[in-house]
Amino acid sequence: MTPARHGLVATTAMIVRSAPLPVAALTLCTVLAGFLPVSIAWSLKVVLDSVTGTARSGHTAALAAIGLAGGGIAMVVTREFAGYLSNTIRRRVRLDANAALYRHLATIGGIGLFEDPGFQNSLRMAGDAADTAPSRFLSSAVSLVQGALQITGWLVALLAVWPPIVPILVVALVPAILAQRSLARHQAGFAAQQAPRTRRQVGYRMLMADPAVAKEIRLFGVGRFLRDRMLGEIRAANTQETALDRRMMRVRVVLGTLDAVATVIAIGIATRLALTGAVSVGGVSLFLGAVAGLQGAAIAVIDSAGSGYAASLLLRSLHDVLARPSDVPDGTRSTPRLARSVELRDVWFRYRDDLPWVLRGVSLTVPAGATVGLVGVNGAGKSTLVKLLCRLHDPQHGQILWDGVDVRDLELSGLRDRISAVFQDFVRYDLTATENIAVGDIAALDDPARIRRAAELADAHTDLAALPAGYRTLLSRIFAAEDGSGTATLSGGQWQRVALARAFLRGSADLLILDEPTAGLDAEAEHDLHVRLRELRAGRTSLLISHRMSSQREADVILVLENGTVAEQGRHAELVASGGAYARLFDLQSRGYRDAGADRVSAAGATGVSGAGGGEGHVNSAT
Ligand SMILES: Nc1ncnc2c1ncn2[C@@H]1O[C@H](COP(=O)(O)OP(=O)(O)OP(=O)(O)O)[C@@H](O)[C@H]1O
Repeated sequence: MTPARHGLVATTAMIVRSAPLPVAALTLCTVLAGFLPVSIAWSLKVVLDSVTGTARSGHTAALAAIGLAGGGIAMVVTREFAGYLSNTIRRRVRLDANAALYRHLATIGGIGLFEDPGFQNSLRMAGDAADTAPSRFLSSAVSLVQGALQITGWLVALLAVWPPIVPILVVALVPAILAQRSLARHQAGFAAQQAPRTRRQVGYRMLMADPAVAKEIRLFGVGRFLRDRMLGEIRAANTQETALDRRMMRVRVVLGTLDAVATVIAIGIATRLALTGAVSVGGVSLFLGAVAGLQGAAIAVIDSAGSGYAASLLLRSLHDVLARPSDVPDGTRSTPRLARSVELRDVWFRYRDDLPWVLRGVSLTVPAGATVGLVGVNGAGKSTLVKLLCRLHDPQHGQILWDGVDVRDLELSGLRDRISAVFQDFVRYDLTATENIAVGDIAALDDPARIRRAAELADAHTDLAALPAGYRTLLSRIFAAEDGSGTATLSGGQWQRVALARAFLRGSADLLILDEPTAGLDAEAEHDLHVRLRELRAGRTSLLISHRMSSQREADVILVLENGTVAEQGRHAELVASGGAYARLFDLQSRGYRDAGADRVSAAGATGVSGAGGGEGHVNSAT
């Protein structure tokens, strides 16, 4: 089956599944609406022939007139009921299509697909398709079937009145069908081309409206640059849209002209038939009605075939996304409590085949219950390693073993239940303070005591309790009331504590990953937090990534990542003594503190202030 046909079948199935009864009723209405115009025209013919023909009959005329009126009423009722049914189906399908899309996205276990621009485009089109395409497809299908039935009815009627007109009209329809098909292809191609452009345009628009970006835009004066980029995208889209409009206009003018010519010919023929008496008055009325009706139905069929085709192409992106397998296939085994170790064995990873390797044969062990520090220069691959541990990506070569079991064999949800993490780029959700913490374990949403305990551990409680609505305060302006009441803006460090509370909420997690957890904290808060982390990590397995070497001193083992491999490992004192990369980095950092300390001492000497030198003491004790 071709992808397009597969899309049609899948979409039809989706529509029928979403609203079986309304679809059945709509089918009935569609069939009725297909035959009603012809039967009304036929009733009119009978009325006219009954009052003007040779065999005049008031009784037949009255019966036909009743049929005419009944047909008219039935047409109005059918049309309105069909409209109601279509809207009902549209609403249900939109809900179901979105549910299917987002349910499927949740089955994609990794983040690689989300980082792929091609997938982002498909996703954008699939989102649009889920909202609008099934209903467009449905209304096209309804008009198509209705139009086809009407065409059949009118052709039968014309055959009864004057058969030679039938082949003439059929031939006249062929160019119109071909032209409309080509237009539909262009429309669908246009939609595909626009997707990346719209994505960029929305991206620039969001940047310019984002309060977090507003300060840099103003300070660096890049508003115009971003605006020009956005307007450039709109201009390019406009140019393409205008070209498409022109093409459509040309085709429609030609089709309209053909239509007018066919009407003139039909009127000429009808006049001649009436004058020669070959056809009755009722026959002429039916003939003219049939020609006009046939043209209307043909245009409806051609238009709906075109828009149905365009909708089916758009729907293909939805079905493509729905058919995408997870980049990180789920395993089947449950994840036991970590008893021995998490081990990386000769792990190689790169983000794409055309990008350099980030990890080149990393082998390391995180023993259960141990605190492991991970250090390395910017871009060394520390966060990448964290993503692999959480199975957000799978390595191209090598294995990650959880108590000796390859994590690829473990059920993803079970594995992730055993891991808690503060990512370097943690998320600031546009939700309340409670909800922001509950993200760590959504089951705790209605358990204020647990939320508070996690906040206390992260030293966030005092700040959150003091917010205008306490923990119920919305940490967002997006969903806020117009006057902004009940909302608050947290500082960077306060957000970091919220992210920590989120991680601490998962008290049962075996492996705690902290990727630069204190980067935004002040010195005192950082110190307090490290003391608390030490207590928290006791007995638990943890991996701590931090550029502050002093925070790594307590680690049971420190791993130094360099050039994609573990270059050194050992305890802090051993690594400092070995004089390798760790010692060099540590020395550089200590020198910074020593210099700052010396500056403060000399400044204190100059001004007579005493008691400075916290940084120096810190480094001395470290060394
Ligand atoms: N999603 C991605 N797609 C492609 N390349 C990526 C992606 N994320 C990271 N990289 C690249 O992988 C390399 C390692 O990045 P990673 O974030 O793991 O480093 P890091 O050691 O955590 O750095 P830092 O100390 O700056 O946080 C970098 O060269 C980076 O450009």
